Amino acid sequence: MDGELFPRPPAEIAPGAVHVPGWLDTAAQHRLLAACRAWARPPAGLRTVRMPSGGEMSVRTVCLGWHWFPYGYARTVVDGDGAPVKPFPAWLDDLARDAVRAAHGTGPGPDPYDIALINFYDAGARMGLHRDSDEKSPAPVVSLSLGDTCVFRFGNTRTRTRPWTDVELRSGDLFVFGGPSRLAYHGVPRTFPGTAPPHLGLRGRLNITLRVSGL
Ligand SMILES: O=C(O)CCC(=O)C(=O)O
Ligand SMILES: [Fe+2]
Repeated sequence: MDGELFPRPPAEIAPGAVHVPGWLDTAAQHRLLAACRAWARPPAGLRTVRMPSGGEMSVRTVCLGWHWFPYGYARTVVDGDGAPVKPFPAWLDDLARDAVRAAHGTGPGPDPYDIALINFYDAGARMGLHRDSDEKSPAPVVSLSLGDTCVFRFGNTRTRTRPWTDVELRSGDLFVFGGPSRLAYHGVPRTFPGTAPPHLGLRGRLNITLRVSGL
């Protein structure tokens, strides 16, 4: 939270959905960004996801551990270059567990975190309201943000419509949603291009979600 006039305290946005501003310090953001750059390289690198409707997602995505495609998980990039998905490193499981403890005060269950979805948002990219429902485990989803600030819209479990809460996610912020909010609709209606901290050297926004597959 360096340099902020008003500190942003952690906030429970909905039951089990907690925003922890500035959770990753500068060094941790640099380490995670360097890892994302390596993961984005082919094979099984950053790709554009084509939806069954024929449209393309505006974010570009790379997966670790399990490859997400609409709508399921595979061990190879079945809708891309066909390469085996990159492994999910143990340090990301440690990071996810620390994140859940920071947000909820208690750790997640014993099953290891084994999926990372890394989304890259350029200036025009956004993500419509959806649920993360292709996992079989109820373990909380851990979301980490790097680069440009965005509006993260966190809704309810019943409908894609209001009520929802708009939260500003900035570089280094953590958001964890589990428990009664695990299957809440959420999305990113916009980012704010040019707001990434200059020291990071990232143009755009990266979001990393860590999940337990239960597969
Ligand atoms: O970019 C974000 O903050 C959210 C990403 C997301 O909802 C997802 O990857 O399922
Ligand atoms: Fe999501």
